[in-house]
Amino acid sequence: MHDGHDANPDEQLEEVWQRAVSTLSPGAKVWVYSAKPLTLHNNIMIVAVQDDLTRAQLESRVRPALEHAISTALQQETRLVVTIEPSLADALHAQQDAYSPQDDLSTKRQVGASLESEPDDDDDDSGDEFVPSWAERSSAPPRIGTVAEARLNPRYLFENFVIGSSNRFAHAAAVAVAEAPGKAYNPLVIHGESGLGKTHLLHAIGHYVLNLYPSSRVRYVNSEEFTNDVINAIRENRTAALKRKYREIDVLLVDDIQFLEGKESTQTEFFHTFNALHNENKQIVMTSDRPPKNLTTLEDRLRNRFEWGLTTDVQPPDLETRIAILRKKAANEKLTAPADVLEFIASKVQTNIRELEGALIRATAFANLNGTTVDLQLAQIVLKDLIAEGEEPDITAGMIMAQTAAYSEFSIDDLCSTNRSRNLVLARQIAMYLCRELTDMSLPKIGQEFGNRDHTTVMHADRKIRKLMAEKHAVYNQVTELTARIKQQARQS
Ligand SMILES: Nc1ncnc2c1ncn2[C@@H]1O[C@H](COP(=O)(O)OP(=O)(O)OP(=O)(O)O)[C@@H](O)[C@H]1O
Repeated sequence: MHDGHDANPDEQLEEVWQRAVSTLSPGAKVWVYSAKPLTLHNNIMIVAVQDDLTRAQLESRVRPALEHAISTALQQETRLVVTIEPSLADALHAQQDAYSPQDDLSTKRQVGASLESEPDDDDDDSGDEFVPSWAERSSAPPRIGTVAEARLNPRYLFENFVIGSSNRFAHAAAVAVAEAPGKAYNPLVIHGESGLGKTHLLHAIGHYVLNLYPSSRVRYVNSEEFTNDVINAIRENRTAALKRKYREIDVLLVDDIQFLEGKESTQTEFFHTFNALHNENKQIVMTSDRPPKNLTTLEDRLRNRFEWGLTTDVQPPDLETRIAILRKKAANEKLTAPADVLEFIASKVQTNIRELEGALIRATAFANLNGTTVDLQLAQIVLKDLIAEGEEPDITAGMIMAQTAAYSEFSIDDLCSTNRSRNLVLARQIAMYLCRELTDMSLPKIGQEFGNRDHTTVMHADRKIRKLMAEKHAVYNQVTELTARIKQQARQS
């Protein structure tokens, strides 16, 4: 079986599962009657259950018998990974609360807190899976990891992530890793094309780990930032501090590892960081725009290590998933759009979820500004120039800056400068927003283009302009006009 998975587990998997379950003792069967096999990959079977208690039982008491039964049924050594599937709880009318990270937070924080103060409570085997051995072993004093310190985007949570056949496996693997860092798969590599949710999953792992294990140290880093850190540390002769920074982490989330290609000293540093963390059973999760084996200019020793754990991909979502993503986005951001508008957008924007969301925001912002609501006709008009017929032209940051400069009273140098006069800040933020919307450039790369700014500045600009577009006619018009000019220039070049 491979990475592509259907919404329902295939019959073969179900049959193997049933065969395995039928051989279990009645005591063990009690815990598995409601479980659902999700997928089989690289000798690992992922099974979903409806709640924490069942998961803890499957991972402790029931595990040996169940793994043995599955291995026998499949005639190959197979490991079990248990994850929680929210829909299962609904479907089964489980008495437990339906899964919600927010609800989990309170209960698990309590579990975490009580275990922290009573670390020797060995007898409570129903809760022992909540305690990460790596966190217990950690010699550093416990501290509360925060979302900001970990550099996590607060919007990228598992609960905001729509699961479909294109990302089901990656999602299940991400949840499994977050629930048992350093145990399930190490490293986990998620690869796929731009805008398909890799970064979202990476941050979601970070949030979930911090919810489950508040004292753990989680850090998100883009590979370009890591590279800059290495270069600066070498230049400023403080490599020891750099080592400490990255090696005292329990869960390291590294985005876009393709940027490590061709950067020798960064690769060396990363290799040692990787080894140090992996040896200590600290979790490493990475994303890449291609499978590690295709990162051809990466050192062999690094590429080999990336393949130690689990590699999974995310694919472009199917129509149903695209509609579900738009629905969730509209609900989260309180954007009102009828079903036919969502279907229209989902049918037109097919391969990049960032663009999908962008189209929804454009349509609803336009309606909002004009004091009306979006209907199909309006959406078709507003999105006419956004939805390309045929090939999308290649747009560069240079084009965006040049057009923004030409359209405003500023020069490209001004856009890259540190000058923070009001109008200039707005023009700069619009140009950054357009880089995010119209190119595949990463946040750090965009920051670099605009006078070496931090990626969080770009993130802030992106959010700010999205908001302003819905509030201010002038900004909406400026963005629309600039988008049209940039696309026109790109088509001509
Ligand atoms: N399954 C999903 N459900 C809900 N939102 C999603 C999903 N997948 C992606 N998104 C949203 O789409 C946008 C783009 O996703 P993300 O930045 O994670 O993509 P990526 O694969 O990391 O792209 P890149 O390689 O360009 O960084 C984000 O706003 C994210 O929240």
